[in-house]
Amino acid sequence: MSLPLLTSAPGKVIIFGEHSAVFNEPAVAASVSALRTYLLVSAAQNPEVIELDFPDIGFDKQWSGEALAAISAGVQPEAVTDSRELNAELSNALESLLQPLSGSLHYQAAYCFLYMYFSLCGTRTGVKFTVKSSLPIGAGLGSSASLAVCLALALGKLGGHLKHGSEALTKEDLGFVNKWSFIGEKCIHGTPSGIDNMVATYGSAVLFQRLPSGDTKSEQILSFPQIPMVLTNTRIPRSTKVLVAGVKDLITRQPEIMKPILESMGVVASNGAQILSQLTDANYASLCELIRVNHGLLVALGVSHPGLELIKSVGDSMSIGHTKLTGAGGGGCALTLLSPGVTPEEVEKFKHTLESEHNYKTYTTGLGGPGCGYIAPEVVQQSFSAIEPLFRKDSTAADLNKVLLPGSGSFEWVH
Ligand SMILES: Nc1ncnc2c1ncn2[C@@H]1O[C@H](COP(=O)(O)OP(=O)(O)O)[C@@H](O)[C@H]1O
Ligand SMILES: C[C@@](O)(CCOP(=O)(O)O)CC(=O)O
Ligand SMILES: [Mg+2]
Repeated sequence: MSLPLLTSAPGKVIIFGEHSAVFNEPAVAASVSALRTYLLVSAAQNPEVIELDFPDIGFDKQWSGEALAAISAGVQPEAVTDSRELNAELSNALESLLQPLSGSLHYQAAYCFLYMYFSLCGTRTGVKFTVKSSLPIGAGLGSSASLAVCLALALGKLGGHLKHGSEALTKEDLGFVNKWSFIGEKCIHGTPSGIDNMVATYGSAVLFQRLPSGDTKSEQILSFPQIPMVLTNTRIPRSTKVLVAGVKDLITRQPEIMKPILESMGVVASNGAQILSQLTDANYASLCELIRVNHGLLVALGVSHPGLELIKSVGDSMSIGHTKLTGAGGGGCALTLLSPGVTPEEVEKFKHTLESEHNYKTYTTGLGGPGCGYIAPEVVQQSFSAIEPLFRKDSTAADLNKVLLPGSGSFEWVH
């Protein structure tokens, strides 16, 4: 596969069922059309290394061909072909490269990259991977899954597992990307449900369920409505891995109490999906009620945060709508479903209060829209001098969107 390559995938908003999705309950999520991750794969200046340049998290790292070869010498080739569970042999072998990064955001990103790179491309050198995202990172909008999806698509092509040309992605291609990005998510947070990578792969909106067998069941909600909402990022950092582990602990300590809560969240998600697929003025109040109940159940799981409760409290006291945390919680983002009849001025006042008094950031983005995609290699080649500066540290989300956003940027994306 010739370089350069450019791939992209969206983030997501979980409307119902975060955390309970990990325990095989149904959940509903939609892609966020204007918040995406972009991966540029180009020739490295030094042909003897692979290089990661992840300016969003201040991470720039090179590994030599010898270091890669030493890892692969200790791993059986079949170790990497099982793409449902992480292979302990490969994970242990990677630890020598990862250990110096332990305890940082860099560790998770590097583990995800290296695991997928060894599995799909072996020890090839001379390649540089640069990632920029218009998503907030570690804020509940699925940046980890969108990174894993960008990598799965690019590495699938680079390693010769997916076609090299500019054809539309087939059902099989998307299945491959979904499967390998799930593995990438496993590196980042241990026990993902798979909903985030599924939405980042396929886009649109889904009712999703992980089954006890490890398979997944999903239904696209094709006529997903543009529900009026404000998305707010508290900017309070948190880690999905830590929060998911905390919920698991709580369930182990209090199974009789927590299991019914998870089941209840599953019913909220199924009923919510039904309402969303036929949303009317008449059933909108029920949707709002389910948002409120889902948030309460997440509070019981211990994954809210005073900073998230503040959004709910401001929204409730202004009677603006119904607020629920989204994603793993513990900080990060909440969504507020607007009440009928709320005026644009009232919405502005709500956003202004959160931004100016609390330094939060609010987002306006449509829901649904395309999943992963790539720009035809010859187009990336021809426009490389215009594209490459967008991947530098100082380029903003607005710069990225202006040029690269599928549908409205300067390039045609293949999906
Ligand atoms: N643009 C990016 N550049 C580098 N690493 C990223 C990027 N986006 C996500 N990551 C990786 O994903 C991790 C965040 O994942 P997670 O805790 O699941 O939060 P979320 O998925 O809600 O954003 C980061 O610590 C980092 O390792
Ligand atoms: C908590 C969870 O339901 C969603 C995590 O999403 P995020 O990483 O916070 O964007 C975990 C999962 O479903 O894999
Ligand atoms: Mg994540």
